[in-house]
Amino acid sequence: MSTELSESQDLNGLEQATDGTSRLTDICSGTVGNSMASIAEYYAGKSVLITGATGFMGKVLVEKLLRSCPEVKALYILVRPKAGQSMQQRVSDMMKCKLFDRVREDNPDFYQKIIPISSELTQPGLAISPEDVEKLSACINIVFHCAATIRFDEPLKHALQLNVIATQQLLSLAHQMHHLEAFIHISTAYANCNRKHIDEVIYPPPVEPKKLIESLEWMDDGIVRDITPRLISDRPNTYTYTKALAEYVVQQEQHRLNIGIIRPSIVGASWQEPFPGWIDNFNGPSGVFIAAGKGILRTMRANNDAVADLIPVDVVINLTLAAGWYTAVHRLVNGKTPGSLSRCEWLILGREGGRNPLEQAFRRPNANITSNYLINQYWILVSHKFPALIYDLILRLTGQKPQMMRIFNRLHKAIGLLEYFSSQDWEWNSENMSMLMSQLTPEDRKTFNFDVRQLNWPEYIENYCIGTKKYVLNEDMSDIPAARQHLRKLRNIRYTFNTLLVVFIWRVFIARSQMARNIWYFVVSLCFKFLSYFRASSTLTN
Ligand SMILES: CCCCC/C=C\C/C=C\CCCCCCCC(=O)SCCNC(=O)CCNC(=O)[C@H](O)C(C)(C)COP(=O)(O)OP(=O)(O)OC[C@H]1O[C@@H](n2cnc3c(N)ncnc32)[C@H](O)[C@@H]1OP(=O)(O)O
Ligand SMILES: NC(=O)C1=CN([C@@H]2O[C@H](COP(=O)(O)OP(=O)(O)OC[C@H]3O[C@@H](n4cnc5c(N)ncnc54)[C@H](OP(=O)(O)O)[C@@H]3O)[C@@H](O)[C@H]2O)C=CC1
Repeated sequence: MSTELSESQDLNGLEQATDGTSRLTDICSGTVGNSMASIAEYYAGKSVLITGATGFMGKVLVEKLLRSCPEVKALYILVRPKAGQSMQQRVSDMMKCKLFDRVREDNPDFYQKIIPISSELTQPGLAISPEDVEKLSACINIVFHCAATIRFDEPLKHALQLNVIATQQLLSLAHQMHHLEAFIHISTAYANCNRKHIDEVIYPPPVEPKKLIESLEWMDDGIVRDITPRLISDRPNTYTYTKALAEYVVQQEQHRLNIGIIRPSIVGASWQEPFPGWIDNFNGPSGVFIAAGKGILRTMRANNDAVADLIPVDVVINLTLAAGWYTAVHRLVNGKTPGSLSRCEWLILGREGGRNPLEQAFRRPNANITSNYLINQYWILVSHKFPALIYDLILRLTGQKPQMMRIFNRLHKAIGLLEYFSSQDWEWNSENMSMLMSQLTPEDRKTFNFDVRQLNWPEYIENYCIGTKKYVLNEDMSDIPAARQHLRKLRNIRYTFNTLLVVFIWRVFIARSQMARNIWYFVVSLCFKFLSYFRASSTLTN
């Protein structure tokens, strides 16, 4: 408990601080009785509702529950039809995914436990049929709310609809559930990124969500777009803003439901489970590794000394399941995932991008990181825009459609949106997470491990890069020799290009003017003297 706050405790053990934040004290420091079941025992016979099960984290959650809690009764997943695919088709495709190979091996009939419920979260009542509402009300014991829009450029109205209003509606549904034991909400460690130090508390919302929802209702999209920067104020995007509002909305239910909030930082590929390096998207670091590995991203603004608060997805899911188990018995765990234990510099991450080369790289992977805006702009010009222009010129001359400049414009937009997070760092408290770890049995600590102090970061990043190659880009590992050969070709092209450039500069600028020649000879002789001096001094020291 922070000493500078004067706090008064309410009936649920939640403390209301005078600054409007809410935190836990005795609940989280209390010990769990020995009689409490292990995590797998707790989930045995339980019916679980999951939103966002088709997403990156949702899939890992479904897989882990089925594999490590084999006695779980049923997983109800809210799914919408999408991109011309019915709900059923989407779920059956999802279950064919490589991620489920281990579960499939253990129990080929695992899919029978998955019960899809048609739902569009942006619709009134989440568009769940009355029959399904009745079914869910009668049987659900635990809710995991993962669904969200995680786009940084989402229009405010849509982000509010999905991240806040849908959360409210899900909470209303949760109230109707007769046997609900825990409601776990997945937030983000960056919901309060406008603060430098973030405690395990729910901070007062930037605006009362109800008032915002009411005001945006009558505004057209243009007006909302115009006022968005004023509304989000010192937050970088609508994502972090609406996730902060959602936390507040969830917290409002603390007296009536057993609520748990998880705040993962930057979620990356799996560390160990179900196998190392599993990843299925371009978000955050994955996109950076891919763009760097393809030789497209050559410069990025980031703080080299900052902590890359990266956390493997399997660690987040293990923590989430442990939080579900704990919350069902106690009232609230508000934990940031333990990424801050994992100090790992941006530079280490960047360098790894070049191993296990990706196919058909545009240039040799060599991404540099600088915290200086002007230096970054210089490298963008020299290493991004100039090669893109030349490449597009070649495409035009050969009768093809230019495309490189368009790719770079998209890259710059994406990198620009990440810059806020890559150029600063934050301090988080994660005491509740340590407390939770201390409550696990030795067996659970192994099965639901979320202690990243055991993680070997270089090895993890290498597996991460391999994962992006295999599972995001669908490239074959057997093509690596060809990819290396391609990189050698690119190196030779670069040497040839540089030589031609020097000859060109010599012919056009230096050979034609006496003064330029004198300067050139002066610079060359200076370099020569320096070289001789260093050679002589190194001979002396030897
Ligand atoms: C040099 C090494 C440096 C090492 C530093 C390492 C890491 C630092 C980097 C990041 C720090 C991240 C901090 C995140 C903190 C917050 C964590 C969270 O809480 S939530 C999760 C984070 N959310 C995101 O990351 C989402 C960000 N993405 C977006 O907002 C949008 O995708 C976008 C960037 C605005 C781009 O939008 P756009 O409409 O232009 O594209 P789409 O997303 O619709 O994609 C279209 C199409 O392109 C594919 N795609 C997307 N990104 C890439 C990419 N980088 N490279 C190649 N292709 C990409 C995408 O899959 C779509 O394909 P398809 O149409 O076939 O589906
Ligand atoms: N990834 C990360 O780095 C981090 C993520 N988080 C949080 O974790 C949670 C999960 O993130 P992640 O798995 O990466 O996100 P994804 O984008 O991979 O998944 C989002 C999920 O939400 C579902 N969804 C979105 N819109 C709707 C809708 N209108 N109706 C029904 N379902 C919808 C998606 O379904 P569909 O497949 O139909 O689109 C999908 O299943 C989010 O709450 C996010 O804020 C927190 C910190 C970091």
